[in-house]
Amino acid sequence: MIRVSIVGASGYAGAELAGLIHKHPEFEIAGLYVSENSADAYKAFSALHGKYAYQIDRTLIPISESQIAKLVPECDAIFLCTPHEASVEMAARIVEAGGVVFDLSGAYRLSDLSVIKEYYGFSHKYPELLTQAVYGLAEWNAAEIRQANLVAVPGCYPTASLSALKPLQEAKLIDSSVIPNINAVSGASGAGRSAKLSTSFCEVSFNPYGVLSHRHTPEIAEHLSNPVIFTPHLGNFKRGILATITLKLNDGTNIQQINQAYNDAYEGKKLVRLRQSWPAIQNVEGTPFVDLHWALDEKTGYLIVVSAIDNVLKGASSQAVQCANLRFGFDSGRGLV
Ligand SMILES: NC(=O)C1=CN([C@@H]2O[C@H](COP(=O)(O)OP(=O)(O)OC[C@H]3O[C@@H](n4cnc5c(N)ncnc54)[C@H](OP(=O)(O)O)[C@@H]3O)[C@@H](O)[C@H]2O)C=CC1
Ligand SMILES: CC(=O)N[C@@H](CCC(=O)OP(=O)(O)O)C(=O)O
Repeated sequence: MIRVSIVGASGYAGAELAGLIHKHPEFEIAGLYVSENSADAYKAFSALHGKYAYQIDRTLIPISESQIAKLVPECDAIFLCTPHEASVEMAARIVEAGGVVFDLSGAYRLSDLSVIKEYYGFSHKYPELLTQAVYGLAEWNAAEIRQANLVAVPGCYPTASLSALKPLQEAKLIDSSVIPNINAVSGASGAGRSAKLSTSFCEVSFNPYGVLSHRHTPEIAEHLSNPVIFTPHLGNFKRGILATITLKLNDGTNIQQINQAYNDAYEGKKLVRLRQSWPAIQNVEGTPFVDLHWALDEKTGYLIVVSAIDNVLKGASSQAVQCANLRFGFDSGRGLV
């Protein structure tokens, strides 16, 4: 069995990941961790996440960033389900100690230091490690993930957006003179478990946020190699992302070329479902799938693509498991489907 530790296991992504690892036929939990001064230190994991009662009998152990390397000899891999700045430091220490790390935060997803400073608000301390990190978009970077010691698991909106756009970009069908426009809505779990006014029950409505300034704009653009306009919305539901993407295709592109691009990109990729009807959050909630469907307006040459995922699963934890599957020599979907 591959033994894994999860740091940030009290949070939404970490808890879901613990559930996936618990059920996985090849992996087992070595330890579940929270921060040094966590209010949840030494609590039972299942006392916080009751759906795992009598399933995962573990205590949440506090660990400091400076002590993180001591986990390396105790397990085969460490998942960081922690805030960005905490991940910057911990991932560096784990790699330095010879460990394998899957970071679910945004700490190692971008390559340009000035863009990181602009969108994340801090100066990245380990630029050389940024060049070693592999972007864990599992359907696209499998060969690199298999060799990586640091995998930067993509953000939730970028997973939904890139899954929809990359087949068209690879097939060179996108008219580069018109910037693709992504409108996406996420359930409130995307903002994490800790109490915040903006995600409290009476405040959550259905509204745009981070307009023209969200950190996922440069993440999508970098890994698509094309600029995008991205507008996230907070929805009044718990989980799931629906992204509606409008883009202009090169003149003369027909529906057969588009269908071919998606079929070529995702043939044999079980976790991407090319649907015959419009995706809906209820069809992906609680699943590791990306659902895609598209329609071409032949009059204008514009294409609408809709993508749906569960933000905590394909947008975080289950994609992290896909990456770990690849890294340790298993099929990408092992233990997930
Ligand atoms: N929720 C989602 O849909 C997605 C989340 N992500 C990313 O995954 C990561 C986790 O997100 P999410 O689960 O939503 O966040 P939560 O706020 O729900 O959980 C964060 C976890 O990190 C722990 N933590 C905080 N600071 C530290 C630290 N310095 N050292 C160790 N543990 C720490 C927290 O526990 P405590 O503070 O008690 O120590 C908690 O367990 C984030 O980087 C997020 O951006 C990515 C994609 C989607
Ligand atoms: C609804 C909501 O607030 N969603 C989060 C995205 C969560 C995610 O994917 O996160 P990271 O890039 O931080 O890992 C946000 O917009 O910040």
